[in-house]
Amino acid sequence: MEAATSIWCASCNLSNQTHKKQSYPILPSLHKHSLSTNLRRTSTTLNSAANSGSPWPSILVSDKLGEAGLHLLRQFGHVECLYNLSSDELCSRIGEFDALVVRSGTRVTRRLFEAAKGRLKVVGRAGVGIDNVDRQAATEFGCLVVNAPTANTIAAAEHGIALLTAMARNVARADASMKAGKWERSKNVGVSVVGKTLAVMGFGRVGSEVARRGKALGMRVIAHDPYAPADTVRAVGVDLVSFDEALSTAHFVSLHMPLTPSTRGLFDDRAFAKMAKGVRFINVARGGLVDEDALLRALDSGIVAQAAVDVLSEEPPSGDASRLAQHENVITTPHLGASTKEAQEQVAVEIAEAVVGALRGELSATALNAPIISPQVMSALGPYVALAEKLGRVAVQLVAGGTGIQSVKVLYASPRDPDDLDTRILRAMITKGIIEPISDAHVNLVNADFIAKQKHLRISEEKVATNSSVDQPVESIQLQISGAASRFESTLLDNGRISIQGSVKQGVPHLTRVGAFSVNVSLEGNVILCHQLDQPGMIGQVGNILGERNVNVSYMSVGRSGKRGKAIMAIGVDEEPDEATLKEIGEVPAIYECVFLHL
Ligand SMILES: NC(=O)c1ccc[n+]([C@@H]2O[C@H](COP(=O)([O-])OP(=O)(O)OC[C@H]3O[C@@H](n4cnc5c(N)ncnc54)[C@H](O)[C@@H]3O)[C@@H](O)[C@H]2O)c1
Ligand SMILES: O=C(O)[C@H](O)COP(=O)(O)O
Repeated sequence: MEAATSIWCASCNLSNQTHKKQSYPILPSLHKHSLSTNLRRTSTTLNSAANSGSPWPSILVSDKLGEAGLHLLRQFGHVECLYNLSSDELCSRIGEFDALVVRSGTRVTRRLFEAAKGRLKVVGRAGVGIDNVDRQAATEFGCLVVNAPTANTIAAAEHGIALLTAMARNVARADASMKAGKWERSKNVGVSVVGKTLAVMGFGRVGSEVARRGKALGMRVIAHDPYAPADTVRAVGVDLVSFDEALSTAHFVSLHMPLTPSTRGLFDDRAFAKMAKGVRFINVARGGLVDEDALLRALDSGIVAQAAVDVLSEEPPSGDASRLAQHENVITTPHLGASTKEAQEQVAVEIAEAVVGALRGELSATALNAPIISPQVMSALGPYVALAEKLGRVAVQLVAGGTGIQSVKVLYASPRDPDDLDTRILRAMITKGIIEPISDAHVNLVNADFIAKQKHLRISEEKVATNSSVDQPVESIQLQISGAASRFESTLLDNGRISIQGSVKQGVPHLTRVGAFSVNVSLEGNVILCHQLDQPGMIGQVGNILGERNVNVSYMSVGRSGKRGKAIMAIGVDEEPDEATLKEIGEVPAIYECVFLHL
């Protein structure tokens, strides 16, 4: 079987109807890679990908990446490392690349996606924080964003603790004074951490590791995180408290939450006013969480005795140095939280695997703007992916007036419990089938829902229980289109909706129902549908017309309401018949209507 369907072809970014695949595709897919290849771990299949004869993707690495990650990327594509590019320089080059790998140093903006002109398929963030990537723009442009969220957790937690203890014992100031040839003991008396309260603000990966280390230092640890399950926090021996309680009771406040619109500037004058006088403040999360002027005021007023800061709102700070870095009670590091040799090698490998996987058509476990669909689900639904897109393509061609479809109801007949049937990829493919033939949009799993909304296409879904074998996750998919006139009235149900239904038979998508008529048409190539009276000679008459015009018939199938009743004839054709041929078929006595469909 040749399936010409893909949610996202990494080699040509979706204009993929001409591709011939050995098997069905998954999310982004490169030519010639079968599903079984796609589902294997990336690292074990890099060489085969590189040697497959597929055009090599171009990958731009714009922030320093560990050698092990670069090595993996180079086995898969052409890699260029261009560090410290200005935004203009990056925009001028980005159109040459299929993938971009960044750390926190590169701003991945809407302008960048516009400049990429649809070529960029994946942005890999070698690290966790993605506040430097415009995810909404990425989604709109159908570009997958992946990160490497776990590999630098310990490094960041260790750096947080390093800053906390170094600050408490004035290590940096004492060292600077030694280097200046001084011997200042009484000036550098510190504070002990044992028995002190540490408030961990954000109890995620880094926050929980900081909490564990704080406890090991003999600290009482409390945490504030509105989204953390209380029992998970309690299991680490940490009390979950409110924002105000955390700030008012802590001797040390350490930030570990992401920078989002709701956390930006959260630590402002009001927050510092809630803190106990003499608090020590640590930020290894993001500079934008803190109103830096407010922190300076809190330092000057003595509310904050000391601050230790790895991250700034502007990195690197403009001017000679940030005012924070200059403050005598502040120690700073230049965003070093993730910068250990070990973490950087692991991050680089993790992101290289994710980027290569995305370019090869695998679903990434760290996708940030696409649904995570497990390989098991993908494997089970694979044959229906092609069916879903074909049904969408048929449906849009049946609507009269070329206006497209506004409202479609999808009915999945399935023996599975509705909760066990994950239809997101099928919905995306139906969207693709409906939208791509009538627009210049490229639809994939990343942007399907966004594009549907943008095009005012409403898709509602219903799962209908059946008794068939549970080995087959979907027995049939039916599309019902309301509020549209049909080019082929036989597709209309009594409720006035255009209705088509399909199934997968021996791995091949089939059209099995048109309106109230059962048919059995393999959804490949092109098809002419005729609505006619069921009487002898119909097949011959239509066949003759096509033969005279040198249009080759690949198959014929007739579904009828009853003997000598009304019938639907589906005729598969290798060539597209011209208007005159279709008109002649339509004029055959006893043919009520006919329509030509590209599949
Ligand atoms: N300095 C560095 O080099 C470095 C290295 C790694 C991570 N980071 C940063 O550290 C932060 C945490 O990373 P992570 O991997 O632990 O992320 P994470 O997603 O595992 O944890 C973040 C936690 O913050 C919580 N949170 C969200 N909004 C909150 C709010 N308003 N108040 C309190 N908690 C809130 C979330 O529920 C989550 O549990 C991120 O900002 C990340 O960018 C910095
Ligand atoms: O979010 C992260 O992963 C850290 O801030 C690390 O950023 P970096 O990759 O620029 O060191």
